[in-house]
Amino acid sequence: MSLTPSPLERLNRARADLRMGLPVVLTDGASSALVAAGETLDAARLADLRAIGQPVVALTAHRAATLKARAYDGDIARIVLPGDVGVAWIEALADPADDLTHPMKGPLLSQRDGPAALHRAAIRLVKSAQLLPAAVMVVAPAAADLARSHSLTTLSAEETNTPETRLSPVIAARLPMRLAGAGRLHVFRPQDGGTEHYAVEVGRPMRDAPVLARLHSACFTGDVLGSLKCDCGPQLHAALIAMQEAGSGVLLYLNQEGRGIGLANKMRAYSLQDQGFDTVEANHRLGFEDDERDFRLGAELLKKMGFSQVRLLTNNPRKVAMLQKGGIEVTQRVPLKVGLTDENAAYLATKAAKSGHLL
Ligand SMILES: Nc1nc2c(ncn2[C@@H]2O[C@H](COP(=O)(O)OP(=O)(O)OP(=O)(O)O)[C@@H](O)[C@H]2O)c(=O)[nH]1
Ligand SMILES: [Zn+2]
Repeated sequence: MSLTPSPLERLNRARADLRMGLPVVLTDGASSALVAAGETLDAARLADLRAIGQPVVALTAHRAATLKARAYDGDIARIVLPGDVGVAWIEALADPADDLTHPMKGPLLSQRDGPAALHRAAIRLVKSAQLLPAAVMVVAPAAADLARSHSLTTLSAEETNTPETRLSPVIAARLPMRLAGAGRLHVFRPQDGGTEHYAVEVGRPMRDAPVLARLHSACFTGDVLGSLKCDCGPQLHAALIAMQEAGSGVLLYLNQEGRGIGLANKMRAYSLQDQGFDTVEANHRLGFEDDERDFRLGAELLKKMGFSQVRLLTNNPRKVAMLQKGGIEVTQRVPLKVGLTDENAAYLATKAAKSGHLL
């Protein structure tokens, strides 16, 4: 029946539940688990989870390496929750903010036996909710029944894989811009009800010739506040100016703040950078990959707007590769080198050395 939530709707519901601190249930046919995000779980719910079974905290191998915990499952570690610790202990496991001032007391006991598929799915889910990648889990046959009796959102492990986003146009309206002149702003809404993304059309770009294009990931600090720690603000402005000079262009403004980890986690990364870690190390200490963006979005949006060929303003070869893979022909890569400051020189050098950006 159409009133039954679809897997995509349950996925987005699960993200909201975890952000509120409400556990969800993951199943994979063989077993089921109650899952809560380490960052939002409160003491009462932790006590309830303990009453059902032995909790473990799933972490990524990146975070486990910082904590010197064994990751027997390759990309995932399962840390057995000691009986005498509370939510503050879980928070310290999840959040590296105090790693240097208050190193965790070990040793941490990693679970070795049993499958880790549900734990891997749980990490995928909390990451996609833009929470720290740490999930408190109790694997128990009772989980499925508890989901029914307590109206908890249930997902299969398979359903935690974010499908290619389908975007629907919501509205477009005329927008005159100081740097780019006449244009139109289009708003697109993903089918799963998640964050909206925008496309700025400068002038009247033709659909049958390569368009000057930019895929810009949101950077509140750089784009809005003029932060000197990155080059995003100057890149945004330079792209708009280049489009006006070229007569037309299209700028996709993708709401993938912090290379997909969200503003809260990006600020956690900034706080680690103030302790001396570079941009990539900071992401890893938090448990993330250095880039968590889903670049399938860009190709989908361009196609939706009728573009098939672009001259792409970027220094990031991954953006070129992902667009080509998504069916958009990149006829030319146009470098976008602006905004170098004393504050961001090391950041840009790290991106070149570790993330393949072209200097
Ligand atoms: N996690 C994290 N994200 C950052 C940091 N500094 C900037 N960002 C984010 O990095 C992204 C930069 O996006 P873009 O400028 O579109 O991408 P890029 O990969 O640098 O590629 P080009 O600018 O096209 O060459 C934005 O989402 C910023 O919010 C940081 O230190 N840590
Ligand atoms: Zn930035």
